[in-house]
Amino acid sequence: MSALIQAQGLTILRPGGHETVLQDVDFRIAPGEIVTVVGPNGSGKSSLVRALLGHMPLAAGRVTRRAGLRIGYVPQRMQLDTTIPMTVRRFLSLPRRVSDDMAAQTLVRTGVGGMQSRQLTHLSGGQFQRVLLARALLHDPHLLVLDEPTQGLDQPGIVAFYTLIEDVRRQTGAAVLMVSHDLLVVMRASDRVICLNGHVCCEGTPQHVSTAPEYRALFGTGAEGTLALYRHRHDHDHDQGAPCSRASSAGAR
Ligand SMILES: Nc1ncnc2c1ncn2[C@@H]1O[C@H](COP(=O)(O)OP(=O)(O)OP(=O)(O)O)[C@@H](O)[C@H]1O
Repeated sequence: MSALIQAQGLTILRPGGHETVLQDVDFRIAPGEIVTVVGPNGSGKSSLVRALLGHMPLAAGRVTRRAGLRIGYVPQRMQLDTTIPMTVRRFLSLPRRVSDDMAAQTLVRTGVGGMQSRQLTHLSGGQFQRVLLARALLHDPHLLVLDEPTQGLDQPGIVAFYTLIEDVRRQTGAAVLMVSHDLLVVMRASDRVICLNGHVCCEGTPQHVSTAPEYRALFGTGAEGTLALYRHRHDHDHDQGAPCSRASSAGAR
């Protein structure tokens, strides 16, 4: 199947043009895939995403986006001007107006139904992320791009958010490109993981990447925990509603 976005030989330089941020990176994402980019701080994850979206000048290489591709983007950071009141409803109509019905339905879908009249500044971190996701979903994207969407959320909030992303993928068939530091839950949600550190260190299924020496060299002993959780098999029954005691719910399948 043809890729939604394909990139070849991407090279990006820091402003000034002397230091390399990304060197010779190839990338592709197919319809319906969940691809997660992991890597240490400053490894070029956000730069890769911005280059794929066409928001970053390339020193070399090229990016091809499928004709008519609709992308829903949840940025890494969004500065809210606390001096300007803004309701959730109004925010959802920026930059393109959507109907009240559509706004209400999409908020329900992302687990923040009925919050139209709330001020953005009065939302919790988890609620705000869900509103950002709702906004990204409004125009029926083929591809959702999420740059560290769970920053600042606690562990249950992270798991709930990624479960929601999996539901969205199942319901809409949209592909998902995520940048994340949350290695424990990343391993569960992704079809493919790309480990980045200025270049692609390793890439493949979560199992393949979590055992790759390049990945372990970057993430050290933390990688062991990731692997253990990812391999958890749900081989026992629970009483209804009882929590799983053998492994974190982040890793349980
Ligand atoms: N606008 C900019 N001006 C100067 N340097 C930049 C700019 N944007 C990114 N960089 C540099 O490019 C490198 C990669 O940054 P990038 O934000 O892509 O990394 P990242 O992997 O997403 O990091 P983090 O995990 O900390 O968000 C960093 O060294 C950063 O300092």
